[in-house]
Amino acid sequence: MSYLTIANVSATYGAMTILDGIELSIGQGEMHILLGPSGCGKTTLLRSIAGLTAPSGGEIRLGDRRIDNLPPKERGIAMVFQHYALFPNMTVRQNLAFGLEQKRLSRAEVARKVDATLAMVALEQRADMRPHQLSGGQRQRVALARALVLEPALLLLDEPLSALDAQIRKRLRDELKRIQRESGLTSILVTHDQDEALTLGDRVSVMNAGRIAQTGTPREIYHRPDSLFVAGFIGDGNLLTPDEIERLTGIRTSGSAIIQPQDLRFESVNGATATMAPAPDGEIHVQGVVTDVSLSGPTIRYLVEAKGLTLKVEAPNRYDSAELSTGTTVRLALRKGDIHVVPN
Ligand SMILES: Nc1ncnc2c1ncn2[C@@H]1O[C@H](COP(=O)(O)OP(=O)(O)OP(=O)(O)O)[C@@H](O)[C@H]1O
Repeated sequence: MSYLTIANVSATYGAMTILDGIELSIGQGEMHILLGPSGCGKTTLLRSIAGLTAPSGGEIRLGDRRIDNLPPKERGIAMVFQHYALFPNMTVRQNLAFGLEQKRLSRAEVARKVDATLAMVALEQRADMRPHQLSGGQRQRVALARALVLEPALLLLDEPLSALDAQIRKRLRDELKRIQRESGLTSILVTHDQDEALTLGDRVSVMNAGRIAQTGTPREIYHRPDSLFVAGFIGDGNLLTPDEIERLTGIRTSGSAIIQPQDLRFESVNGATATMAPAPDGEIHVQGVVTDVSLSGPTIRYLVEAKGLTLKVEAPNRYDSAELSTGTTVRLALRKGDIHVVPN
């Protein structure tokens, strides 16, 4: 059942249409990701939900209330931005308590909620420090805690991790997922980082030029993109035209198709069989030559020239697996079922 319902929401700046009839339903407790290229309207949609931007049309409902005609304060929504806006002269504890004190809760109640939230974000040890004594990642956790402590009906996160360096970002991403699950808070997170979207999201909406191109689970978005835009934006797959697919595999498809790099397998190398497994039925074999090799953490990425096409191929980067050098002749194997035709 839909908890947040966005119906035909549009927004304009002057003569420019920024959001064009957005339709979106989000379930209670869901972590929903808005993903898309710069300028596609992600932040404008988030601000429209929060009440910081007035949509030019449409309706937004949260629970059983219509909220698009309410002032921001009455919507029960908390927002965390890319750059934490903490009070610099207050301690962590005071930063968290501030919003609760505004609501005129008793001192005991404020202390109880602040302590519980500090424990949730693992900052009990930092309660009496001021923001300048904390790392970037810790400060962003305080910003998150300050939103959580208010127990909002909806949490909006606008690129909350993008100002952090890669390592902290990854750690905080895992932590954010845990905190969101534990708190059960319905959340919408904006990002232009597809790894972040696919790791964090229960469902993901890919936006393009003020519209939602596709909404689905991370697996659906990754394996079954339903447009060339989503196929091109997500992952790093081999997106081929029908003519190219036919040249490569002998199969005629009804439209362009995507083949993921990890679905192409080295079947033989320099004429010698590379795998012990027998070739299953319905496998297609293609001869090619390795033209580029690069290591990418857990995978080795190859470019293989085959039938005049350059294919991306990915293999696990195991310590004991031999890395193929450029110029090596290989035979690639591919299952028919791994050629995914993109509908439009
Ligand atoms: N206050 C404003 N006045 C005029 N145009 C604006 C204003 N705010 C945003 N825009 C325009 O609206 C479009 C969408 O902006 P928005 O910030 O929603 O995009 P975004 O998808 O969040 O992008 P990014 O990932 O770069 O933050 C952009 O073309 C932007 O130039």
